[in-house]
Amino acid sequence: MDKVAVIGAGSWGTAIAFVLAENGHDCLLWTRRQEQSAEINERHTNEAYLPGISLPRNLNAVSDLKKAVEHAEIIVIAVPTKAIREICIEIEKYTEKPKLIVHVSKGIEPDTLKRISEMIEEEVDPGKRQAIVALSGPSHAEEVVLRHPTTVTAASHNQEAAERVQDLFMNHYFRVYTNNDLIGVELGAALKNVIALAAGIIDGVGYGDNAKAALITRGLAEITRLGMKMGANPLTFSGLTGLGDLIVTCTSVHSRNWKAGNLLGQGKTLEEVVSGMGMVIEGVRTTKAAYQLSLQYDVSMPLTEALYSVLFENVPPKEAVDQLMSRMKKQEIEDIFYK
Ligand SMILES: NC(=O)C1=CN([C@@H]2O[C@H](COP(=O)(O)OP(=O)(O)OC[C@H]3O[C@@H](n4cnc5c(N)ncnc54)[C@H](O)[C@@H]3O)[C@@H](O)[C@H]2O)C=CC1
Ligand SMILES: O=C(CO)COP(=O)(O)O
Repeated sequence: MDKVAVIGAGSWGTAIAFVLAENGHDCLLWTRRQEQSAEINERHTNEAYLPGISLPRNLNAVSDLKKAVEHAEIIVIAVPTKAIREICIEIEKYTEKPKLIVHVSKGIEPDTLKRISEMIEEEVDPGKRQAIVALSGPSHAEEVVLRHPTTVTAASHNQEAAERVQDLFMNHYFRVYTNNDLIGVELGAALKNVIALAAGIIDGVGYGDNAKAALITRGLAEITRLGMKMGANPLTFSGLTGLGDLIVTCTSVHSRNWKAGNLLGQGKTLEEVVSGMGMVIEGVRTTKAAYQLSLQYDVSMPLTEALYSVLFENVPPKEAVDQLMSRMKKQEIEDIFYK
């Protein structure tokens, strides 16, 4: 059994630690808040993030990051994208021997346009880390802790490391594949949140299933178009971390990105939505990054552009949809691969 530290005890970090503890690993869950670590250790719950769920008795929490890092051979980072760099700096400080680093976050950093594994590479000295693996796929925490069947992908340039992570997490309700296309997996994971926000808006303004289906398929087309220019394997976007995660995030009541979009579609402001959610809505910052990427790589991403105009330029959602529908006519498939 492995010694693992999960860094971040929000809904996903807790669910991931739940799986590791159930698999019999010696797992320490790190949280910033001492009261939260006491709740996990004494009551075996994390009510703020996973209400009503009993956590495994062998799952322990700490609020001392040094202790968590020193405990582990494998570090699993589960904080929002905006916290990745500061957490990595801390992890590096407490690391002596190089460790395998897994991340389960989904985002792209605006302005630098870096993926999460690239941020980890920049912040953790190569002498303090082994391979980096992204674990990603259609996986809402709320369903994982009910042991509902879930499939994800362990992606890395290092196949041995991806297989180690596959073995670490795999059990009867949590099935893990591997994929060596780290770029495609990380891009799909981040960019689906942009489309999920838009899907929520579509529902919020009262449009129907036709519009949602169009959004998912044309969203996949623009993600694939950008991904191919950035060096991803286009087939990855038809997999769990592309189409799979698009479907779950655009259609699930658990999705925070969908919920946020839904409220925007009903007329709430971005500030109201963000302050009321209490959990991370990765798609907001990722929309900014995706829009910047579309300009940098000169890739047409009309849905991303439309969402950017709603979020950051105060364009009313219905007006943004009207603009999308009145664009010049196109060919469907060639448009995905060649424009
Ligand atoms: N919730 C889910 O079902 C899934 C979430 N993810 C991804 O996992 C990542 C984390 O998401 P959630 O756990 O859902 O978010 P969350 O909002 O439920 O929890 C975030 C956690 O990170 C902590 N945190 C925030 N800023 C921090 C900082 N600067 N330093 C240290 N800790 C900080 C918060 O205190 C909280 O414990 C996101 O990138 C998300 O897209 C991926 C798959 C599923
Ligand atoms: O990535 C997720 C499911 O795969 C979680 O999505 P939300 O952040 O929208 O809840």
